[in-house]
Amino acid sequence: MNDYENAIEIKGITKRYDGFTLDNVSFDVPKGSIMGFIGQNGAGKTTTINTLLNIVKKDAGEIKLLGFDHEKDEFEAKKYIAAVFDELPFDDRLNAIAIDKILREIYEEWSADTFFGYLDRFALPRKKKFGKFSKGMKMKLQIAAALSHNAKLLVMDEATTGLDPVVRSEILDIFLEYLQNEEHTILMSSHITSDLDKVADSVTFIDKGKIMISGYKDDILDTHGVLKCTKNEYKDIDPEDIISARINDFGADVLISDRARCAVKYSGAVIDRASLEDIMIYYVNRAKKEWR
Ligand SMILES: Nc1ncnc2c1ncn2[C@@H]1O[C@H](COP(=O)(O)OP(=O)(O)OP(=O)(O)O)[C@@H](O)[C@H]1O
Repeated sequence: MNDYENAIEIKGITKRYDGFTLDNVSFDVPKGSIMGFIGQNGAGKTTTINTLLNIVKKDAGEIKLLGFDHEKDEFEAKKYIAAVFDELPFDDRLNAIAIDKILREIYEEWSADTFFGYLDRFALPRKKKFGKFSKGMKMKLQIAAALSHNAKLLVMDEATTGLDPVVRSEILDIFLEYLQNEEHTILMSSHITSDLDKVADSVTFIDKGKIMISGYKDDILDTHGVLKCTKNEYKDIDPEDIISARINDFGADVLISDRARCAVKYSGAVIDRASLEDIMIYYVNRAKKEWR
């Protein structure tokens, strides 16, 4: 097995579709951490994930997974990678017993004990056909399979979307358990920023095919803030400091990216902490600068 510092290294990947370009995307996911990959519908999350898994061919750039080149060493790398998508990749006529038989032939390190252990924990039936599973059951089944072949990297595209809060919380706990092993890493795309507020170590935010922010979640949350001001005060704010501003009848809420400096520059102004959701919404509206 390779020695590596970052479980995922993406440098300058570009993928062009008619009407959409994934544009020079770069970010790293440090080994032993969980990164949340956020962005609105159509921002390019699935395209990035499919490109890194080599499901979609990139036009340019370099990708390393667990120290392996994602194209040249794809077969070797994929032994140690598990991917979870928002749709179950197994035939509806199969059941858990059949999947155990199939996956033990595919993965050298498949553990039936681990797999059936997760099924019991999730209260998933072994003989029921997947066609009769609910969305939550299908997702739990995919996660059980993903975590049963000693994968070092778990890549998930919208795995918790569409699940109720109880199931989501149960699944997030399992991810945190998985991360107890410091060789394990997770990249998880989601719209549900509150899930990432809870579990992510770092966050990458993509908008219209471009990376807006990538870094440790605590740094991002510590540096950004929402400055609340009256209409008159708003006129005096340096445009350089404004990412975008939500205008209301009384004044404006302004997202700023250097809370410490703005607290001195606009002394007396109230600056609230920004959530990941705030950050996403204000950045998405940055081209408009002002919005309601
Ligand atoms: N095979 C394809 N051919 C042409 N365009 C595509 C293809 N796949 C994706 N796109 C386009 O690329 C853009 C980004 O889509 P992508 O699925 O990566 O976004 P996303 O961030 O995952 O969105 P969502 O959260 O809705 O799943 C969209 O405009 C989409 O129409």
